[in-house]
Amino acid sequence: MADLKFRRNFGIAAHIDAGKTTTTERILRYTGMIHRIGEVHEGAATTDWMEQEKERGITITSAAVSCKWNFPTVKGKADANTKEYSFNIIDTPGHVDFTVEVERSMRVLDGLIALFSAVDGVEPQSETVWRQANRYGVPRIGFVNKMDRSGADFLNVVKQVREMLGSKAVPLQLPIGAEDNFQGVVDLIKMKGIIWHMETEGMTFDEIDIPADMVEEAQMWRAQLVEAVAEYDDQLMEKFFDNPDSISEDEIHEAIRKATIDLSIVPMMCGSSFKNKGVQTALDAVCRYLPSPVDIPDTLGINPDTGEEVVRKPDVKEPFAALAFKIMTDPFVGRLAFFRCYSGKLDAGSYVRNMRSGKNERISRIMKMFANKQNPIDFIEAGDIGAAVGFKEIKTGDTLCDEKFPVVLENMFIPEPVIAIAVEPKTQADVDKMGMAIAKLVEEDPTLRVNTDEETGQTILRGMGELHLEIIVDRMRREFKVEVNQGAPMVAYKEAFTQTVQHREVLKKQSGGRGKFADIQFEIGPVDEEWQKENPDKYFQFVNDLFGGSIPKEFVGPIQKGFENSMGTGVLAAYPVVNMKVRVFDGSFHAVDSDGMSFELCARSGFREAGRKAKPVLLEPIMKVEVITPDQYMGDVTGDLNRRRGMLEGMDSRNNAQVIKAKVPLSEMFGYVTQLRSLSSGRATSTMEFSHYAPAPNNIAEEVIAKQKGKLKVED
Ligand SMILES: Nc1nc2c(ncn2[C@@H]2O[C@H](COP(=O)(O)OP(=O)(O)OP(=O)(O)O)[C@@H](O)[C@H]2O)c(=O)[nH]1
Repeated sequence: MADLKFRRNFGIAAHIDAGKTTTTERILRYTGMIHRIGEVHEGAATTDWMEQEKERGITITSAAVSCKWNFPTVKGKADANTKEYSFNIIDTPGHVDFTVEVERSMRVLDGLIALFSAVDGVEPQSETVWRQANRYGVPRIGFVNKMDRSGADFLNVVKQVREMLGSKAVPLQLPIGAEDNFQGVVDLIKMKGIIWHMETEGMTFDEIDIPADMVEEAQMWRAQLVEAVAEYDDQLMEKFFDNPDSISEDEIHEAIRKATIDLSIVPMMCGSSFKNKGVQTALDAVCRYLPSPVDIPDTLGINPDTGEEVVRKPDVKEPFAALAFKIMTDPFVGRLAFFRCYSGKLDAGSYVRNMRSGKNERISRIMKMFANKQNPIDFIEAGDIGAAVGFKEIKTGDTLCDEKFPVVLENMFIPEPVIAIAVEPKTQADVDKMGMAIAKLVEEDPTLRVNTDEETGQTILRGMGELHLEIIVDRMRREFKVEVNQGAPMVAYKEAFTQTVQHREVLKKQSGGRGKFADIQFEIGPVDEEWQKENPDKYFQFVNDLFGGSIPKEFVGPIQKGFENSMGTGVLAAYPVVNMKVRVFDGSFHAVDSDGMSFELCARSGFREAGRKAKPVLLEPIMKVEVITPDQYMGDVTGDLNRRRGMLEGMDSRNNAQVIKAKVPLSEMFGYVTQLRSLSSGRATSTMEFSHYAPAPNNIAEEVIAKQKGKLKVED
């Protein structure tokens, strides 16, 4: 088995345009995977391989690449101590509409390079990425990119990471020169300067003495660095007080490593990927400070048969367990499932159990990924990331394991779609093709939901934002050759009950032969607060309080299913219902006429009848909006946000501009970008991200419901 100490599974994540793809491209060049650097704005970057990514210069789908890096080296050359490190790198999108790509990558990565723009510093998506990394406890290194741009300020970004992200950011470097004249960095551990050569695309560099005018500053920052990490190592602390000069470089590296892995500090580095500076030192830092698969906590899961906790170690001798974190349809090899192998080993051609479907599936091939190209391998071992071909049925978040050792690993958090569009096939020939295309896209993308409006027959797609749905429709057209008419974007409202009511529903049908009979007494209303805290991602709480055989056990499943399936179409305006609790406590059955179907149908009609009494309300998505504007437009921008029912949450200044934060209902945000552009002569910018669902004010709710009813012709 490969020595896992020398493996790094890490991601690159940041706000849009911070330079993730540009940085990944340099990494591929320096690790020898490509021989020519492809620039993002020329549509030539390796990891931006989708048509839409090339055209728009943005990353939409996270791409995985594997490569090797020799470390440590002396002036870039291997010596007796040099080891070959294997990297699995995931380049993630920055746009908030594709945030699930970041989420699922974070779930399976061991470490992260968080990228910042040296000019813009901490931006809204940097905060989101930080939260996601916190959620999965991912240790990270900060890389402040774009040091060549005018206004670049490394130490200011370090300060922002401390103040705005609440992390102990510790500089390991200082920039030499700035903006146009940015040449390299001072390494505060080695106390040397590094200057990269432009003519070799940064492949080679010189080690120099620290420029005379930086010596004092470098000493000050080095002392701060040593002090910051000494806390994490008693011996180092002693030396720090007794004789700081006796502290060796290795001791500092070791202390930084410990503190990074236990999330106490974030080492900060800088460079300019575009100008080929600083990327190699960041890769060295990945080897030095980010965890290997054996440095992270053991993987925990549940044995579904016994309910007991299962611990899996990153060892080939353990039973196989893996998590599928991304499904992609490739035009040549078909359906590819990306997975992280946590324990054991999987051979190509063998079988795995999918714990969700309960089916055993044969893995015909296993691949190492290189963006959209694959290299077949014979097997994959614990601690590695790969892709498998051969699944008949698989979804993002599925656990794959050895059937003799069942385990379900913790799934990932999937954000809720907030925007919807109706789509309609343009011609009869497109009808079937559209169904197939949507099924494939939904399989790939857990934030894309689809339902058919039973009244209008329209297909409704729900997603994370306008851009997300625009890309989906574009993919239908290009990859699946389906032409569709699409409606205007609509808000994805939801419904919730606010009061708990009791109800008795009886279903009785006699239509010659065997009839149907079911009788359910239940309570319906909002979920319990305690339960919600324990199950933050679930919408349906079902309590079985039946006793004495009033309803036989085998009908409880169908009752639950009946209620759960009804939730897709609420009683108010046919929007999905969330946060619903049903407690079934009594009922009766008929020895001949009752069956599962009767109870399911009875639960469905019970839901509609009782739901009307449970005071349903309409919930609307509220967005977190951040606007950056020059001073003179402040008044106009805030006035406009107020008119959009916005709640201002704070103002701040950043790099000579004002930052306005507000919560605004999504329904008021259509066309905002255009409006903002015109009221600020194109100088203000905004970002928007989903925050939460909240009850819509009465007048708004009435309007939405009336409109929806008119459209659906719902009869009361
Ligand atoms: N001046 C300068 N420009 C850079 C640097 N790094 C990236 N860029 C440019 O910034 C733009 C965005 O770079 P990308 O690498 O696409 O950024 P990204 O973070 O991958 O963007 P998304 O994936 O769309 O979020 C491109 O035009 C790059 O050429 C840098 O170090 N200096």
